[in-house]
Amino acid sequence: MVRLAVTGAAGRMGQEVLAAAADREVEVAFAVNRSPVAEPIAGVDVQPTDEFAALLADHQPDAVVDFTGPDSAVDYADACAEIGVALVTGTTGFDEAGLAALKAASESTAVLKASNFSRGVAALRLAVQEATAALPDADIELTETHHNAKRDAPSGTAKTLLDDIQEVREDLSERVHGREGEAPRSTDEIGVHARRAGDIAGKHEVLLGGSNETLSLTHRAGDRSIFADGALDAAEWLAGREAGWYDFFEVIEGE
Ligand SMILES: NC(=O)C1=CN([C@@H]2O[C@H](COP(=O)(O)OP(=O)(O)OC[C@H]3O[C@@H](n4cnc5c(N)ncnc54)[C@H](OP(=O)(O)O)[C@@H]3O)[C@@H](O)[C@H]2O)C=CC1
Ligand SMILES: O=C(O)C1=N[C@H](C(=O)O)C[C@H](O)C1
Repeated sequence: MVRLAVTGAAGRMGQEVLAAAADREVEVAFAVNRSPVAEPIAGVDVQPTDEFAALLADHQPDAVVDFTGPDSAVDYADACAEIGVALVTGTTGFDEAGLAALKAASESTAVLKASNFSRGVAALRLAVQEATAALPDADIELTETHHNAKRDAPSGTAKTLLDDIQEVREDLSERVHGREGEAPRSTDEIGVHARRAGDIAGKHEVLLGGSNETLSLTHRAGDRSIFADGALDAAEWLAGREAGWYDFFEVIEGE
């Protein structure tokens, strides 16, 4: 049985991961949270984040599952790299320095980063790549919609989809975030729109517009269990692997 540690345990995703771990009988060696947590979550006592490095050394879990923020994710990655514990991170909103730090950690331990652990989004990515190649003249607009507490915009998934699109359509060099006033569309842009409302778990739509036809590819997350399940699948797959940089497609293809 794989033994995991969970960071951000009291966050929306941390709680979901602990609930999913209890459902599938994954052992949680320890869990941490920045703010104090009085009651156990899904039967797991939650320790202060300050104790993460010491807990990691004491418990030596097979992998850490992290959904927190970009700065803390880098700190957790450094601690994992220090003693060779695998890291699965779903955290989004990294800047270039943060990404570089995660990649540096992957030289010493196995790191799997995914902006979205839903299998539906993995399928959406493939569909978007195909549609983009099949409609080389289409105007492309991406819209993502999330709950009102999301910190980063556009979403990590949106950025991943934009990278996928730009890999196929090198002519689409400009990401235009919203439009206002006199803002005619040029042929080299991808429009990017981020909406925040209520408790929406996550929706991503890629719209490809041509002459007399449009194609819309949309993924809607019903709830966060899909992300937690995908992250636990990734942690089970990653445990015991050598140092390196891994992605969620490798988990799906490896099944
Ligand atoms: N890849 C995927 O499939 C998914 C990725 N995400 C991403 O996961 C991340 C977390 O999302 P969500 O659970 O909704 O966010 P929440 O705000 O609900 O939870 C964030 C958690 O991280 C902790 N945290 C935040 N900043 C720090 C810090 N500097 N040091 C230590 N702990 C910190 C918070 O602690 P405290 O309780 O003290 O505030 C909290 O426990 C986001 O980046 C989000 O985009 C979300 C869903 C799916
Ligand atoms: O913050 C969220 O909630 C989500 N974040 C991820 C992202 O930024 O893409 C994944 C999912 O859409 C939910």
